[in-house]
Amino acid sequence: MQNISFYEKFSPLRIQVEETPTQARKSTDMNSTAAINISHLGVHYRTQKALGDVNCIIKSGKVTGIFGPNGAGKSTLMKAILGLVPISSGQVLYKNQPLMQQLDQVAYVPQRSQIDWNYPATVWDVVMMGRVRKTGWLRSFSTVSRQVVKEALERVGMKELQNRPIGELSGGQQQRVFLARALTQQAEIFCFDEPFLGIDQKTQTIIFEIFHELAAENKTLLVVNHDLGQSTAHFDDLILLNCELIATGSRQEVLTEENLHRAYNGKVMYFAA
Ligand SMILES: Nc1ncnc2c1ncn2[C@@H]1O[C@H](COP(=O)(O)OP(=O)(O)OP(=O)(O)O)[C@@H](O)[C@H]1O
Repeated sequence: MQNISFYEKFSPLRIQVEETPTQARKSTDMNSTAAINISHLGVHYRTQKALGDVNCIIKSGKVTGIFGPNGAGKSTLMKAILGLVPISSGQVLYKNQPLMQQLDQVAYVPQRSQIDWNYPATVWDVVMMGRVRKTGWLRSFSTVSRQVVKEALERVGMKELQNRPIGELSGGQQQRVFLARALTQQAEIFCFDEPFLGIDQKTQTIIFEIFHELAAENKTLLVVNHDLGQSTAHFDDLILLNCELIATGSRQEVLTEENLHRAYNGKVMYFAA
């Protein structure tokens, strides 16, 4: 058990961070290797610097969280890695080749707020869309694809709701559907932007279980998360940002008083309990 408590200047908060059960952590350092190498990455929006000179590695076989305060550049870092925003400097390599040339290896789930939930599609349709890259739009979906979709829906506990319009689901259910869609892509790299925002505890538990199963399969998981609370314990490695890289490494290495003070401009204080 690791006890960490945080005191926020405007909203006093004491948090006990518990280690996840050992059985949920099948990933080991033995099979973890640097999958993604980020060097000197910078992003500007017009003249405003959003990120400057970020250098870090993201390992396979680990669940890596991108943390930092509002506006720290967390989503920007993920989008820059995926080529969704132009970078002003640096490069992103996956297995020593530009990741941009290997985007077929990536499954990306954007923030829920960026998705049009009025789109007239059922849960099944949305998850099947994950297969398009493998099968193409014009080809009818194969028996294999249908089986992959069925298994993904079962894995996230959404099989019973497969015929429901996506817009009629709760936030947590929608997030699970998008996780299922990502699973059907059978990718090597999984990127999630704020998957835990406004979802129920059951969904959070399911998502973290699947994250750790994927890590145990030596997949690479990158997750933007703004909640510096109990869920932090589910991450193996962290990237802590505040418009620049504050710290990166294992959760224990990154969550120090000095790093948190620098990242949150003194608005979060850290006490080892
Ligand atoms: N498309 C854009 N055009 C201009 N500025 C942007 C754009 N997207 C983000 N920014 C700015 O870049 C900075 C980083 O934004 P980003 O969304 O990456 O931060 P974040 O850490 O993900 O924040 P949050 O936790 O609030 O989602 C912010 O100052 C933001 O206003």
